[in-house]
Amino acid sequence: MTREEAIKKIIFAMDVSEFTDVQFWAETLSEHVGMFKIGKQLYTACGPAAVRMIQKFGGEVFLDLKYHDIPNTVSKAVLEAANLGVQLVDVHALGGLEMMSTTMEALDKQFGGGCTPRPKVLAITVLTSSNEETLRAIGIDHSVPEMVVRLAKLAKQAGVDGVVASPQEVGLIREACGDDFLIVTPGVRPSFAAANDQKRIMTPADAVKAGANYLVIGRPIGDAENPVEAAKLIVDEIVAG
Ligand SMILES: O=c1ccn([C@@H]2O[C@H](COP(=O)(O)O)[C@@H](O)[C@H]2O)c(=O)[nH]1
Repeated sequence: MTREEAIKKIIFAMDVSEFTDVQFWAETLSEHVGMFKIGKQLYTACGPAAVRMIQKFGGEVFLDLKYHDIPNTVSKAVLEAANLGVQLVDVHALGGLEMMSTTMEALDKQFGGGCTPRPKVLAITVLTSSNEETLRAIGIDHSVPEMVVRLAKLAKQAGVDGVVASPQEVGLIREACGDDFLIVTPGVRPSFAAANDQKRIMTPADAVKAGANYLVIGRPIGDAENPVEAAKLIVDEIVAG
């Protein structure tokens, strides 16, 4: 894999609150990552202005708000995300088949003409900070891999473009959902970084080897003493792997 291909696979999780930080990261990392992820923290603090700031610097955006609500509410929220011109947006697969299929139908209706590309929709399976104990505590008696595959298949049935899962489950998802299904993996930890609150982790090189389309990486870059150097080291690890 070339350095350019490795860079395109990295989505930087811009987990910040200050609007001035958005410009800083968009400028600083524009040549070192392929996309920027805006999650609940940044969107709650700065709203659509954060999306526009990244776009102003030519960056692509994954709007990671993990919508989980009744079908009408989620489908309308995803249409608003699409109106912002983001490349990726996500919903919780636990919201169910009707929630996901209503959303995909609404998107297809709005973007049916095909003039503007619609964002790809991802479904969250089991959060990478969860393990079997977490699932048991909320009344789910299946193993993590079983739940991930079950939710991935449900998402595919609903017409969703792909899933968010740990790199540890990429092989099983590929087997169940095929090569055209997008797999985006947080829970990625390069050799130099701490796991933090992530429970199902893998290195960037192993995640790519397993077949992940994108790797979401936040703190190993954002909290590093030299973030550009950290991003370059991650690219090195992927290329060497
Ligand atoms: O299962 C999931 C889904 C989303 N995330 C998000 O990814 C980043 C990971 O950040 P790190 O600092 O690299 O741990 C973060 O924004 C999460 O909200 C996830 O970790 N796991």
